[in-house]
Amino acid sequence: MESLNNSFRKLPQYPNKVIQFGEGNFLRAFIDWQIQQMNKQGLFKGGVQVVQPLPTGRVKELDAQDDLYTVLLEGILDGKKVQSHEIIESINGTVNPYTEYDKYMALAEDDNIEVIFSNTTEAGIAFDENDTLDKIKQGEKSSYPAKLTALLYHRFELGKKGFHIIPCELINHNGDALKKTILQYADLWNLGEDFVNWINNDNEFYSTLVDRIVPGYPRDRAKDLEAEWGYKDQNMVKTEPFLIFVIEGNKDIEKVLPLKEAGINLVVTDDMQPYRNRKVSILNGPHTTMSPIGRLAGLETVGQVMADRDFYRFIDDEMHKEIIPVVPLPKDELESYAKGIQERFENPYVKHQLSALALNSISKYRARLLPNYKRYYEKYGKLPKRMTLALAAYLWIYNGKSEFDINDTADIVAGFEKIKGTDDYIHAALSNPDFWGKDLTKIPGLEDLVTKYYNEIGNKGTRQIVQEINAEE
Ligand SMILES: NC(=O)c1ccc[n+]([C@@H]2O[C@H](COP(=O)([O-])OP(=O)(O)OC[C@H]3O[C@@H](n4cnc5c(N)ncnc54)[C@H](O)[C@@H]3O)[C@@H](O)[C@H]2O)c1
Ligand SMILES: O=P(O)(O)OC[C@@H](O)[C@@H](O)[C@H](O)[C@H](O)CO
Repeated sequence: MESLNNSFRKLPQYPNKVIQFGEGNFLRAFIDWQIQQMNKQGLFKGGVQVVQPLPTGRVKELDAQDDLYTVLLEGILDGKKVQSHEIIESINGTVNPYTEYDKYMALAEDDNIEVIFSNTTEAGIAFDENDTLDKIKQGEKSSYPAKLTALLYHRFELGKKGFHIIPCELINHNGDALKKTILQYADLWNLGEDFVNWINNDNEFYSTLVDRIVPGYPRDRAKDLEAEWGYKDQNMVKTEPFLIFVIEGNKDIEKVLPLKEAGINLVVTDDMQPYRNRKVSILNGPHTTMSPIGRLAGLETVGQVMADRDFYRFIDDEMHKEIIPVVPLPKDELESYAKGIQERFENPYVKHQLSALALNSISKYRARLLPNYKRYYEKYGKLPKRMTLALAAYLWIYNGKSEFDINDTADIVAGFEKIKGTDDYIHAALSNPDFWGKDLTKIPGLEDLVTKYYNEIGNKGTRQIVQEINAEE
């Protein structure tokens, strides 16, 4: 069987219009998939040059297939089953900036290129004072913003127009963060006031919120899929059909990227914060609750939680009784988003591991549940039981009471090591502002309820507690 190659292309090879930092699963199933939808309808007529942000990566594998790969859409959308696949032809070529410096700089010289996308994970938008222009030229390791600054500086020196710069990293105000880091490099490297003015006036930075669950390479079924499709594809990527792309900034971006016209769920707004709050509260919040409670009851995936009568009810109640009433957004919008989330959690084609959700649990609890916990207490003068049980379950796991590994940042792990196994463990954990941003024992009744649930986890297990909470209201 032959691998994907140029003979599989059906669309014309369009000129480069986009630079994309990152060759990961998410961008290929999100940005490049959307560009394919525009190109198929003759709305964009542009291709992508993919820049590999780290010295090691997947651009060689992409090139081995002439940059073609398959996106597999599987899930339920608006109550209907979706199962389809498509060869994505959006990528024109790739650049490894560590070994192809001149080719990388040539991207700055291309007048057709208007847009820069990136997703370099939450760790990617970073400043390193040891980065220099010379190191980048020599192919030494440097941060993504350092490499981008080098590219922008070359473009500026050529007297060319700037770009629309649209980062997709899942950090709040990602556009502002990227711009700030570029300006830090401009200062560190003494690139001059004119360059700073060009960054500020000739380039448009956008903040975004991206949402699509992309499990990636379908390892368990890849061979069968290849046999069915009649070609080999080491870069296939599986995604759910749902997506939302929220861009904060100038509406003109809709003309540059006619995504709406292509039927894509794009929202251009002057304030993306409500969309972020909605997603973090209703999608990531219940993920953060179900992970410890479900795992302690022997469940392994989000799908299993949703298929389990006790746990489905518990998560449904958390969404509708503890979260939605306190998120400061219109209730009907939240309810309709929550309906979609349940469909997405129940996706029979996605096996989303509860253990994968557990990475960096403490900061996730703090960012995804605690704000609504506080709002709930302020609004009702009582404690949200389901979120409290999740907190007790995390304390149980972080005290080494389960067989689960702790995957958290070094400072959190060290903080728990100091108090693990002590008589005062629960109080010490809850009162440490390094974990939660504040002393949680100051919330009246919280310590008592966490202690009650913590002890019950040992005595009767999370399933029985879940059943009891379900029966209460
Ligand atoms: N997969 C999903 O369902 C999903 C959904 C929404 C958002 N996200 C987020 O998107 C990001 C990427 O996910 P993915 O599934 O594409 O992962 P992936 O492992 O397939 O790709 C990761 C990409 O990030 C780059 N990268 C990693 N660390 C970096 C660093 N320190 N500096 C610069 N670049 C770096 C890699 O080179 C690669 O291009 C993650 O942060 C994830 O939280 C993922
Ligand atoms: O990727 P994480 O570990 O930050 O969070 C786990 C999930 O909540 C997350 O991946 C969602 O599935 C994703 O944010 C959907 O867009």
